[in-house]
Amino acid sequence: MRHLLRTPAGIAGTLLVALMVILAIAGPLIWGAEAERIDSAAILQGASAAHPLGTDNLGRDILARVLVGGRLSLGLALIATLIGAVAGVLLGALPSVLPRRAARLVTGTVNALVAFPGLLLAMFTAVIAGLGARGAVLGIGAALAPGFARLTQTLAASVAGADYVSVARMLGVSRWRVLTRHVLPNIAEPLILNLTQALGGALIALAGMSFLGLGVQPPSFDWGRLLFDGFGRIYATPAVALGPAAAIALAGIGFNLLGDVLARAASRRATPPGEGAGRAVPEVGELGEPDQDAVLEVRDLTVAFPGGVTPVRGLSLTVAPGEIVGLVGESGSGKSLTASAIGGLVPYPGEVSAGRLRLCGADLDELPEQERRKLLGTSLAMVFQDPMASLNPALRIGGQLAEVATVHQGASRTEAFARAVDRLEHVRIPEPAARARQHPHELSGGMRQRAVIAMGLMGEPRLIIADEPTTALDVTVQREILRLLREVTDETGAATLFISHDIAVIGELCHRVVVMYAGRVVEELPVEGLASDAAHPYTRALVASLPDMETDRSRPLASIPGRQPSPAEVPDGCAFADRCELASAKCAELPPLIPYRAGHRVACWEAK
Ligand SMILES: Nc1ncnc2c1ncn2[C@@H]1O[C@H](COP(=O)(O)OP(=O)(O)OP(=O)(O)O)[C@@H](O)[C@H]1O
Repeated sequence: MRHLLRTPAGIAGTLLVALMVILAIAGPLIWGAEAERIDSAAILQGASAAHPLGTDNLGRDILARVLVGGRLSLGLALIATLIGAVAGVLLGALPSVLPRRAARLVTGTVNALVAFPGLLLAMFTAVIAGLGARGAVLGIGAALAPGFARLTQTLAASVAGADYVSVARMLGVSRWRVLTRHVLPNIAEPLILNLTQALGGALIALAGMSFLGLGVQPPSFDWGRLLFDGFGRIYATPAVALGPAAAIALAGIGFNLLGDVLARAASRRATPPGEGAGRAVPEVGELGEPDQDAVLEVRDLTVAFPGGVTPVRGLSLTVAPGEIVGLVGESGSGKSLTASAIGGLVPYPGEVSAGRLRLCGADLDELPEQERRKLLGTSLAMVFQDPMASLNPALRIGGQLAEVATVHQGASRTEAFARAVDRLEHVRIPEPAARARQHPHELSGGMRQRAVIAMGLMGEPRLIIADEPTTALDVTVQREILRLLREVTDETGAATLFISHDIAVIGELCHRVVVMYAGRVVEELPVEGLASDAAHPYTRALVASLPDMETDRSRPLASIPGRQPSPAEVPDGCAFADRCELASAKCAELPPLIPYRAGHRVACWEAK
């Protein structure tokens, strides 16, 4: 945030807004009398030493009037923006609480209003509400409301898809409570940031209304009114119109620049690892020296959301070159968020903190933004469960793959396309040149997933993170994708972090297994030991739930009674204790992850 405010745009925005605020407070106190002083000897003068912006038809000093008019301009813009924001947020939030039909009606109305030209809406409302400042303010508020409503709907929809909202709904929490407790608090920040930009827009629009004669009426005056009064003389004495015009432009630019910088700071805060407030960086001594050989080294990674929801809690993980590490755990244990945190993709308003987050020997937290992006773009390949979500449906496959090479490697379009075809061939897509010219929907699910893997191979990935890459595919295609991942790892020497809730797949593909439960690693062991050496009761229960050749198929599969605590209710001690047969009083204390055997660590007081 501070870094962004120190950019030229940040400095200019902050200075201009500060200047406008000071002007609004102090202007009328200092220049109020001067702005009203009638001088019949100095009527309609141009710029001079005594009156740098000239005088009006009553001989009043226009510079003083510009300095005084700022208060009304800014004040009215602020009121109009607040009206627009409150009306818009209410309108945008209504569909979340109304029955389906009424919600559709509100959404349709918002869509229609968004499509309606803002200035017309403002003028229409202003004419109905009556000429003058009140009408103009209501008009601009009405014009701003649909934009806020649409933003609220979009933000609310993005939060509505979150698991915690689904859970709240499933548990029968009322719609109103879901809205006020889960949705609105999570979208408040971007809405507030949008206010700053909207304020700049309102200021210019209000000036426009006054200029059209629909806004502030004499004897009151704002910048728009001063521009209106001076406009007729623009050819004879340009300063009289240029002064108020410059004030309007500077204020508009200032608020827009500051709003833009604040919005960028907020989106960055939500994504890159480790920039969050309250970041607890442990002492270097506690972390030990960085592992120079590791492709990925994560120490004490925590991902938290507002409301005390902490789905990942102090997770540590190391992946060596060429190694395939399986991250396993039941749904909601924090696997995907761990992957997102490594890739800098944790959604807003998640906060990521890590004692150490190193990729290919570079500290991601300490790299400048551009280098961090480049490192992630070229050295890390992400493969998600739904390949359709990773591919832009509007672009051809070849073009999407080529983007990586043009953006990060500076390749020409032809070179990049040729490389894309080569990579598609590498992942055994038949007729790669023809496929490269097709859109994602023209490919089968398995082929799309291959294309996503090929996209990861456009750079020179040292680490592939595959998050449930086969869950959406049928069994035969699953096997092909797993084989491909293994081949890619062998051929490129890249390491793979393979995320799955399916311990059977992990057992087949991986060299090492990391077991997660309620946001923490509870066990880490070589895959060969999974069946016989697992020491944590949770890992053993996962293994026991697998059918094998001797399983009596007529009996239900073993399952683990109870359920994992939600990320907002994880106990201080061992989170598995209330499902564990071996639990003792000692389990009220958190068991540390400690060496058990060679290459094997476990977090359980009862592991013997
Ligand atoms: N944006 C969010 N805001 C709040 N909580 C979230 C958010 N995203 C995920 N969570 C919560 O974090 C927990 C862990 O989510 P994550 O997706 O990492 O689990 P997972 O182990 O990958 O599960 P799955 O196998 O179902 O994908 C879940 O309980 C989820 O509800």
